[in-house]
Amino acid sequence: MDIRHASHPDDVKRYDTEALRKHFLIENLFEAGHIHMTYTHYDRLVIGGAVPTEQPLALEAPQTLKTEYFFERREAGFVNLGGPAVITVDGEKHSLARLDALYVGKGTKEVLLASENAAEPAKLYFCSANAHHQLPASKMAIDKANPNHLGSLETSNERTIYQFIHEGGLQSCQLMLGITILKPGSIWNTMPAHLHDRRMEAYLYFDLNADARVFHMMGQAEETRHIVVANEQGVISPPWSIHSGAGTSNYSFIWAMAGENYTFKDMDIVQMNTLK
Ligand SMILES: O=C[C@H](O)[C@@H](O)CC(=O)C(=O)O
Ligand SMILES: [Zn+2]
Repeated sequence: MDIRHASHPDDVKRYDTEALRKHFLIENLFEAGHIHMTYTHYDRLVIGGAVPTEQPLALEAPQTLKTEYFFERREAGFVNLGGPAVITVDGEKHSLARLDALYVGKGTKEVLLASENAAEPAKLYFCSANAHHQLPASKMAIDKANPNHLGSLETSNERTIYQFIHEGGLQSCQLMLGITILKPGSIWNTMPAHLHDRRMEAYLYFDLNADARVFHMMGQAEETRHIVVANEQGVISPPWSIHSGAGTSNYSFIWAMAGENYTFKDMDIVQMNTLK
């Protein structure tokens, strides 16, 4: 288990490129036949990737959790980025096509992650937060997710935000999760930037070609930094940090949040003259 501690913004000001990447970038989530997980102390979010091949992969509690099973005191949202997936939740099978999402709640004893066809493996991204209430496992296909059309080609940020796990969608205790897809020719997400000190956020950038990169913007508004991110890499966004990005092409990303409130629209917009 890769463990990331929380960093104070006064310290992060002095981080060089290597330190920024070590603390906030998640480089290797997807490896055939394995589950990789990163545990961040920001709201104790677990960020994971699983690529099942011939055998299903069981999602078990790593030592770090010191619980009997993964979902003893947790909930999670899964999104499939690969070939057809089957997630078995305490014996109940859920089929996920690419970009479908599944919520799995507290109390679930056994979660098996499988590919329908090993030649076309599923690629499951997941985020898990602490949970104190049991809620049923529930799937949402991307065409059932609430689409929010934002931005414009003139400002290079035309995109659609699909909300899966949120107040008006799949129910959870504190986790919110969705996918944002940029239109060709648009490269900016979340500009003007925003803050929500109440909640941390995790991004997973995907649908980038091998040579494409996203310059992920982070830091306090008056003290910004960037991390260069490649395809299928994740970024941990502390609650005090802006989270925005500009790509060398269009791209998509999965965002997930955990923390104090459960209100997607609660964002403090950063005025452009504040950004430095
Ligand atoms: O708090 C919300 C998150 O930052 C994302 O939903 C933002 C986003 O997908 C976008 O602007 O493209
Ligand atoms: Zn945000």
